[in-house]
Amino acid sequence: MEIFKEFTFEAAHLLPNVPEGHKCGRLHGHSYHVRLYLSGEVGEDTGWVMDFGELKDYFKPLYDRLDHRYLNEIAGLENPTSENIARWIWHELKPSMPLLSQVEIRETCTSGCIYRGD
Ligand SMILES: Nc1nc2c(c(=O)[nH]1)N=C([C@H](O)[C@H](O)COP(=O)(O)OP(=O)(O)OP(=O)(O)O)CN2
Ligand SMILES: [Zn+2]
Repeated sequence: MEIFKEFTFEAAHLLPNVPEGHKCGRLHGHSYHVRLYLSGEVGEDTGWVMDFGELKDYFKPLYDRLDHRYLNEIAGLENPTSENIARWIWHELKPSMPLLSQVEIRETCTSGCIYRGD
């Protein structure tokens, strides 16, 4: 069974490695949508893979580091593309959340990425 929970955080960024004149080289912000997916067995008694509330607790420290921040200032996010944010979240969470199977990021209504680990 695969479950997911979605979070939203607001943050500013710029992409330092884009060509001269690229719009993403300018400071701008997004309402980022993050979806965390967990794969596992459904507990016989609980009827769930993991309590959504527990999942939220796991993400809370990362949320606090991301929400209303300038992402480029966060160690490991100096080039905060969707791909790098997804990888960063994965590496931050996976050790304490072994059931993590996918991290999905949407930075606009039409753009995003999915990361399933190395
Ligand atoms: N592969 C990636 N490409 C781009 C990223 C990224 O993280 N990974 N990021 C950006 C910009 O940060 C930008 O915020 C998003 O770009 P874009 O989808 O082009 O944004 P628009 O609002 O212009 O989208 P439309 O829906 O097409 O208007 C750029 N590329
Ligand atoms: Zn952007």
